[in-house]
Amino acid sequence: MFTISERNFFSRRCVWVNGPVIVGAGPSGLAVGACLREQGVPFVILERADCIASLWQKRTYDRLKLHLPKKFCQLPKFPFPNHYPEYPTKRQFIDYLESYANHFDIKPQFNETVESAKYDEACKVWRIKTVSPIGCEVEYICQWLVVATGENAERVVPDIEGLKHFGGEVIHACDYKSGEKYQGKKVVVIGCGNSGMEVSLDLSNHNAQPSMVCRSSVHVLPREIFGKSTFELAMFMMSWLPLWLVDKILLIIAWFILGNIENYGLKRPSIGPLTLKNTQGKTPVLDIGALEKIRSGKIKVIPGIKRFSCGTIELVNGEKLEVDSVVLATGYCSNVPFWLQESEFFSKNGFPKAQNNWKGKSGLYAVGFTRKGLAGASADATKIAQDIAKVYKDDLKQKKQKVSTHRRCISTF
Ligand SMILES: Cc1cc2nc3c(=O)[nH]c(=O)nc-3n(C[C@H](O)[C@H](O)[C@H](O)COP(=O)(O)OP(=O)(O)OC[C@H]3O[C@@H](n4cnc5c(N)ncnc54)[C@H](O)[C@@H]3O)c2cc1C
Ligand SMILES: NC(=O)C1=CN([C@@H]2O[C@H](COP(=O)(O)OP(=O)(O)OC[C@H]3O[C@@H](n4cnc5c(N)ncnc54)[C@H](OP(=O)(O)O)[C@@H]3O)[C@@H](O)[C@H]2O)C=CC1
Ligand SMILES: O=C(O)C(=O)Cc1c[nH]c2ccccc12
Repeated sequence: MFTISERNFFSRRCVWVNGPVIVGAGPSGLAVGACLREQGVPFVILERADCIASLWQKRTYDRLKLHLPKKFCQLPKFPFPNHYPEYPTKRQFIDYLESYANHFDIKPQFNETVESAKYDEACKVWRIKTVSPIGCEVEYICQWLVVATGENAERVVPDIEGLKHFGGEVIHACDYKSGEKYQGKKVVVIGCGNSGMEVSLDLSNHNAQPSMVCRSSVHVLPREIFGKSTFELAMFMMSWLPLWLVDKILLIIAWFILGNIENYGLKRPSIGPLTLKNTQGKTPVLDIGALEKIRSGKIKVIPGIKRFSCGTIELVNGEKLEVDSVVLATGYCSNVPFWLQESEFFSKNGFPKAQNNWKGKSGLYAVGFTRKGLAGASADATKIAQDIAKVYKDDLKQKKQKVSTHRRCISTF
């Protein structure tokens, strides 16, 4: 054991990085790293977890599969293996990301949580402070900062009356692995986004009794339409038609395939699914079987929760339910406002203020915040690496010129 003064004596370091610092080793950070590597620009990736893609490795359930076709989920310059199925499993996606990192020789600094980042106007550099679980502190100094901490960095835990007195197990969807241990149990899943739907489906497949809270509204679309991905069809239509019309077409097709979901207690939002995703970031549910379970009564849909009390839940309609466990499928949020001391580019919600924006001032960049999933992250990464590489290479040229003029000067004397 060290004393505090001993520990601090050799646990504070300052590191100058020749090139950008990337915060986060998820798909977005790895994609920027790969594109920079191709351009010959050195970089450092800082990651709070002890592995790459920690969201996928540590905070998702066992049976998760990508719900967009693989061609929309691969990262730049390194496709999925040919034998991968149209919708790769979580394991396959993680294996792909591991080989992606190996292929581009990306070695993040693990166990380093960025606690603050600030632009030093006087020195024209970014100062990024990290802390490790054993208390080591490092300050990285660099010219470019790439924020790749993701749209899903932190869990959202709602403050519902009496939740603390519930007494039974309460977990967030990011800690849910499988329905195996819930057999025969009454489980309330709060939230009806993709997580809520898929957790409820998994619980039902394991013979638990899930009730899913749908307090407002949700768009449910079939994952495929006549064997073709709905997402792909939507992307295709969007290149020809206005968004509102694509939304209308999707809703009509969804009605034909899924029927009127309002018959099952699921209200549809008044705004169309893609417009809602674009304006409020709310992802439509791509159904992989939960709706059939709802139709057959194996997943019960319930309205909002009024309050919890010991072992029971009171709903807004006055109904009371006896419950064994609760899964909070209440979503995620960005953590950028907690560590980035900057308010011009990022807004208070941790997303860039202007939609689709990947470039700020003074060498600040954001990758993976355009609410366009992995395809959006790949597009950002390519643009960011090109932008940084241009300045990096110009700087390098200038430095070389300075050296050679300097040398010439010496030789003439
Ligand atoms: C269950 C689930 C399924 C999904 N499925 C799909 C899909 O099929 N297709 C699709 O396109 N998108 C999907 N998404 C969207 C998802 O956002 C992307 O797949 C992808 O993970 C985004 O990558 P990212 O690198 O931007 O963020 P993340 O994967 O969240 O990676 C961010 C990394 O930053 C690290 N980090 C955060 N804060 C700090 C800090 N302060 N210091 C250091 N490190 C930090 C985190 O530990 C993490 O490793 C899904 C999301 C979820 C939650
Ligand atoms: N297979 C896949 O690829 C999967 C992908 N994902 C993706 O991960 C991301 C996150 O999805 P998800 O985790 O579902 O989060 P979402 O943000 O999409 O959904 C959160 C849900 O929780 C509800 N909610 C929040 N607070 C409360 C509350 N206090 N009481 C009742 N309900 C509440 C919301 O309702 P309201 O709308 O009323 O606020 C909403 O229904 C999405 O982009 C999604 O597409 C997730 C799972 C699987
Ligand atoms: O799966 C996710 O969370 C995504 O963000 C992927 C995605 C981006 N745009 C969409 C539109 C409809 C469904 C999923 C997505």
